[in-house]
Amino acid sequence: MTDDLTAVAPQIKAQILAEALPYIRNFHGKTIVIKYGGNAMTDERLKHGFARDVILLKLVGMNPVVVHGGGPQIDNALKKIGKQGTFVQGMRITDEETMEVVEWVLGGEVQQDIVMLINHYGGQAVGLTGKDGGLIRAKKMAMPDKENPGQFLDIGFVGEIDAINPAVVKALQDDAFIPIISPIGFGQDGQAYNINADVVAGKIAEILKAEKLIMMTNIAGVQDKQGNLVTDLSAREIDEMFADGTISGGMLPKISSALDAAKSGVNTVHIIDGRIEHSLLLEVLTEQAFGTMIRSH
Ligand SMILES: Nc1ncnc2c1ncn2[C@@H]1O[C@H](COP(=O)(O)OP(=O)(O)O)[C@@H](O)[C@H]1O
Ligand SMILES: CC(=O)N[C@@H](CCC(=O)OP(=O)(O)O)C(=O)O
Repeated sequence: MTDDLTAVAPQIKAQILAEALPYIRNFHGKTIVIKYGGNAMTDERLKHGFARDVILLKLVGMNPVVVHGGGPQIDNALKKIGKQGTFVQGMRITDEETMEVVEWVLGGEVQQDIVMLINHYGGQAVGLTGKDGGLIRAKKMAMPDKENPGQFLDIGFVGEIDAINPAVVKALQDDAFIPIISPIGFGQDGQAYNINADVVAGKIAEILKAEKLIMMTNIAGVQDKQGNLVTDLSAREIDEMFADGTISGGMLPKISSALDAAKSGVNTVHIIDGRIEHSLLLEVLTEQAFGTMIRSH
């Protein structure tokens, strides 16, 4: 029995490697934007696996660009100063003190943690916020008030993207570096803005004309009203799920950004479970379909 298994295992390994070949060929030189959600980076072992997966994609000739989140990490830091995170339609209400914490946690702690891990495994990661190289110009978000149509809510220093200047990202890519981007923008008023990481990932994917946008989160994918996984979502189905409240909280900006990216020419957009070890490699290099694919029509 043991002999049979040891004979089979190498064949399976070889089969998986052979299966990756067409994907490596098709995606060679292509940009893959990976949104690495704060909820997907809570387990140490998974974090190490993620760093190695990103390096592997780079080594086989793709251009991975990581946009990271850090919602739970910001919540933890806020708790330490006796503050509670509050969200409206998936966006954190960001007063001045919260903005300081956001900058420190995202641009410092979380970003540097990812950079260090990738570099530890032999990659060359470079951390950027949206301020670096004028990457993300932002302005104060006008959040429509659902209770009072036509009016807007003031949610503080939350930004919406005004413009992206991808020059710094392109220069890094050409030089074999892996950009790790924190979702912080700068305003013409000199103010830093907190931007939802899904929104940044979607827009960066669009501007870089990425082949793929992969959003790694802490759930198997988008669920329908009954809680079943939906493997494929069209724009019409998304409208319906928004209208009947099936999609809520952090899934709102994620799906909107995913759909915008798909409509703007990003070839494939996936929401996948970052809690599965090597989910990134499985998504890019194998036939295995999992999570939810977002379609533009
Ligand atoms: N229809 C839905 N299907 C799946 N998850 C949903 C849905 N509606 C809301 N959610 C919530 O969205 C969460 C993912 O968004 P979020 O917490 O912002 O993740 P991330 O930190 O990865 O961006 C899920 O864990 C789930 O609680
Ligand atoms: C405006 C806004 O909500 N910004 C987010 C930025 C981080 C983020 O998006 O992190 P996840 O991807 O882990 O959710 C926040 O403050 O939590």
